[in-house]
Amino acid sequence: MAVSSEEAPLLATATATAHIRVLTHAKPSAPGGSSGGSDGKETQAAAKQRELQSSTNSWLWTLTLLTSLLLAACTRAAHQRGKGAARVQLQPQQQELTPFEQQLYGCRTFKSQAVPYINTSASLSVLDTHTAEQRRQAENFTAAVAACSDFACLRQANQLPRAPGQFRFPHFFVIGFPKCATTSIYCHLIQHPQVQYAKEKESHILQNKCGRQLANCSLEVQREYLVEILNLAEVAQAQMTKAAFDGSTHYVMEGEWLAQQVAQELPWVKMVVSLREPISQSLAMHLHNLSHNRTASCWDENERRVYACLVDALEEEKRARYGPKLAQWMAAYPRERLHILQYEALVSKQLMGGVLGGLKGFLEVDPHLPSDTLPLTNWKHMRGNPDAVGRYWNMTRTEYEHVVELARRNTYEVIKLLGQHGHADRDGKVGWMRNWDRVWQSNLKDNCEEGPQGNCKIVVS
Ligand SMILES: Nc1ncnc2c1ncn2[C@@H]1O[C@H](COP(=O)(O)OS(=O)(=O)O)[C@@H](OP(=O)(O)O)[C@H]1O
Repeated sequence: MAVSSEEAPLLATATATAHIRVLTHAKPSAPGGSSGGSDGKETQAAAKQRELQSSTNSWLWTLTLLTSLLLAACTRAAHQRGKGAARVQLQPQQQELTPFEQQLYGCRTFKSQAVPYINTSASLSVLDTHTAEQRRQAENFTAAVAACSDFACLRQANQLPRAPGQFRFPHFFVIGFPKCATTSIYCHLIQHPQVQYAKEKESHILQNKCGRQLANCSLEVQREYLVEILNLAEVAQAQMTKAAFDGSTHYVMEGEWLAQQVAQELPWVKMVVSLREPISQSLAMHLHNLSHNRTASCWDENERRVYACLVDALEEEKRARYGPKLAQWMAAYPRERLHILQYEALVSKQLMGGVLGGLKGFLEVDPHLPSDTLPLTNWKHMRGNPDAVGRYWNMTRTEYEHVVELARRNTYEVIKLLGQHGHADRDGKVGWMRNWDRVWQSNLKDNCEEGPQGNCKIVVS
């Protein structure tokens, strides 16, 4: 579930390298080579002309080579200065990319897409308008946070006054659910000038390395988490004008202990959760597992029938039965520090801009940057031929109606919580149910044959 990496395009140096390679092929062959004449003999005039042409070609070749190198150097310099087009066509080897560029590289929908250029120092411009007093505050706050490598130190430092545009460290987490567009959310946010990418999108360190006791987490692990993973040094370099975050999407499932403990150890952190229509989330997870050769006994490989797996997933609290886990986070985090997204609204063309704006407003960053569009990343269900596993899922109408019943029960649990904790008013709750109901109805109407045993080819939201 980490940001995927593929082979592909980058930097101007490669463009130059490619030029050089082409030119090398065009380089005139040595005198006496096969290009001379078909019988291997030359008249004196022909030999003279060939010599002249050869030296002209050599000059031209050298000139073109120098121009290419100069162009490459200029493009690189413009890139470093943060000038030039918003999107730079980058071409060379993946190993030449910076860690940030590697993440952006994995954020593309298609391999043919260019890696976007991001002006990583743009957030610093807020300092230009600071008063002398605010500048002093900004420096003090930065120095205090930068000196920390554990949670206790951060709790002290984060109490200091901040100048406008500065964020506490870390500022937020995207805690799940898996298969609910969390990678795309991550990719959208790291392109925001006020957001700091993490060295690992999903380190899951708090869950895996702290023995379920954040207060007793070793100082070494705390340092690794804050400095190596969340990039404290880069944030300090940006004078805390960037919001650092953790994108570990399994945290949501650890709510029973993690919610309270993060609230105690890092009490300022904001949480973001995304929820997808439960049947679709389960199917996407199932496809993910299949693609990693993890097959469950519930999966009927030959008949490609997934019904039994869906029943399990919709019953299980750590999977598509969101309510109990959500309740644990809601108990630990008031509305102002917990933001809940509905995947179907987030990925809808009409609603996407507003939903993203709401998320960025919650995170206190410019809601219009980097764009109003969520990229499509980490996608699986539309791959392969129309009959490939994951394009649709076979089950009878009766089976689908049963899993819809379970998903509807799960939805009521979620909606009740949204209302109780101030995340949705009446209209919000109705809208939430409508978006998921639409997925079920469209499958029943468009993808199922008539009658209880009629076959359905269920597609995900
Ligand atoms: N912009 C946009 N529009 C539509 N759908 C989108 C978008 N971004 C991500 N997705 C879908 O989200 C699924 C991947 O979710 P995650 O990144 O959270 O998965 S993971 O848990 O990190 O592996 C994955 O779903 P499946 O294709 O069903 O697997 C993606 O297709």
